[in-house]
Amino acid sequence: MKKVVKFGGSSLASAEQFKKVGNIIRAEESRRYVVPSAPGKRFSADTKVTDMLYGCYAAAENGEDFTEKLAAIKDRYQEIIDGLGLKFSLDEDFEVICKNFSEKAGSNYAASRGEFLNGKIMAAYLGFEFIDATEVVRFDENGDFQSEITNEIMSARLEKAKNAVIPGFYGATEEGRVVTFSRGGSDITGSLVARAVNADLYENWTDVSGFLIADPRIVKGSKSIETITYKELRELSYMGASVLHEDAIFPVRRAGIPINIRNTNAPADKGTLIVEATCYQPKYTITGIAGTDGFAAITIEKAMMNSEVGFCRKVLQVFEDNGVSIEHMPSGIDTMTIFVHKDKFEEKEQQILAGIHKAVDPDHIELESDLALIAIVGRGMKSTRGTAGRIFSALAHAHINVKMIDQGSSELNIIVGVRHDDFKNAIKALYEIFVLTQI
Ligand SMILES: Nc1ncnc2c1ncn2[C@@H]1O[C@H](COP(=O)(O)OP(=O)(O)O)[C@@H](O)[C@H]1O
Ligand SMILES: N[C@@H](CC(=O)OP(=O)(O)O)C(=O)O
Repeated sequence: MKKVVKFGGSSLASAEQFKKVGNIIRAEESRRYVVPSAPGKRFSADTKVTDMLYGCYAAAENGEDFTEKLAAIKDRYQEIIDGLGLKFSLDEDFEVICKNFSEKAGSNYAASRGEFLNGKIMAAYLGFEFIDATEVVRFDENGDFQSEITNEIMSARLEKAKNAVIPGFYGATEEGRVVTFSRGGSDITGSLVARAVNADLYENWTDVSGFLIADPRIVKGSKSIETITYKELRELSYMGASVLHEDAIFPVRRAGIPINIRNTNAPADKGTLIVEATCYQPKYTITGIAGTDGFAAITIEKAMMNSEVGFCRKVLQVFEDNGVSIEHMPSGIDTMTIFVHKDKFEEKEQQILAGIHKAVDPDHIELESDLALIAIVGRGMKSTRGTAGRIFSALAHAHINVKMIDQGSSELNIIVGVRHDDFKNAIKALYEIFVLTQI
C-alpha cells in the first residue's frame, strides 16, 4: 500500500499543527510521499505566508526596503522550528532569498519559497528525503505545465526514494526558472506525485471533514459528502468549492487513483472519497452546491437571429479575438446571452461591444454585471423528476429572481444565475430544500 499525503496551509500553520501532521504520517507506514503547502492562517485574521511573500516581493520590486517584511516571514518559520524543538536553521536560505528578491527574481519565485521552506522543515521533522519541486515538476518557457515530461522525471526520481517530501505549488523550466501553479496549486502537485508513484490513494488533508454539501462559510454546519465522483467534483470545484484545486483532478483520474479529503484536526473522521464511479447512492437528490460571484451577462437581441446562419459563431469570435473566455451561453429565439467573468470582460468591454455591432448588427445589447452563478450538482438528479421545479420554488420562496438557468445535457448539474446580493441566500435556500427538508 502506497499513499501520497498532501497537507494544506491550514494544516501547517503552526508547530502545533505540524505535530498533528507528524502523528498522522507516522500512524501509517504507507504514507510515504508528503506534499506540504506553505503555512496558512493560524486564526481568521492572520495572513497566509504565500500572501506575505507576494507582499514582500512587491516591495522589493518597487525598490522599497523589504527587510522587515522578510523578517516577519522568517519569524513564522522560526516559530515552527522552535515549537518542534528542531536543531535546524533557515539562515542561509533566507540570505539567498534576500539576494534573489533584491535582484528581482520574479513573483513566482517569491511565492514558491513558502512551500520550499516548509518542505525543508517537514523533511527534517520527519527524517524524510527532501526533493525540490524544481527538480521534478516541469513547465515550458511560456510557463505552461508539461504533464508527460513531469510524470517521467518524477516517476524515475521517486522510485529511488523510500520516503520523500516534495513541496507543493511550483516547479521550474528546464533552465531552472521557477513557475508556480495558480493559487491553491499544491493540490495539483499532490495529484502529480500520486500519479507518478502509482499510489493506491491520494489523501488531501485540510481543515474540514471532507467535501461539504455547501460552503461552510455560507451554510453553517453543512453536512459532508461521503462519496463523490470525479465528474461531480470537477463541476463543484470549477464553480468555487475551493477545497480542491480543479486541476488536481485530472492526473489521478487518468490513473484511477481515488482521492480522500481528510481533516487534520479530526483525523478519525472518514472524510470524503472521490472516485471514478460508484454504486453508492447519495443520500440526497443532490451531491453538492457551489457558486461563484463576479460574472457579467451580455444579452444580444436581433429579430430572426435563429435563421441567420453563423450568428453565434460571429459573436463568439469577437470574444475569442479579445481573449475573453465564455462561461455559459443560454439562448432564446431572438436573443442570446453570454456569461463571462466580469473582471476579464471589463478590461475589454468597449472593444467587445464595438466588435459585436460590427459582426452581427444587433437590434439591442443589454449588459448586466454583479451576477453570481450557482451549480447544483448530483449524479442522483438524472433519476429524479422535478429537480428543476424544486430549485425554482425554493428560490421563489426566498424572493430570489432567477436570471438564468442552464441544465447540462448529462443531467449532472443545473446552473442558475442570480444577482450578487442574492448569492448567499440562494445557496442557503437550495441547501434547505434539498438537504434539510428533503421534499
Ligand atoms: N463545499 C465545501 N466543502 C468544504 N469546504 C469548503 C467548501 N467550499 C469551500 N470550502 C472551504 O475550503 C476550505 C479548505 O480549502 P483550503 O482553504 O484551500 O484549505 P487548505 O489550506 O487545507 O488547502 C475550508 O476551510 C472551507 O472554508
Ligand atoms: N500556498 C499556495 C498554494 C496552496 O495550495 O496553498 P493551500 O494548500 O493552503 O490552499 C497558496 O496559498 O495558494
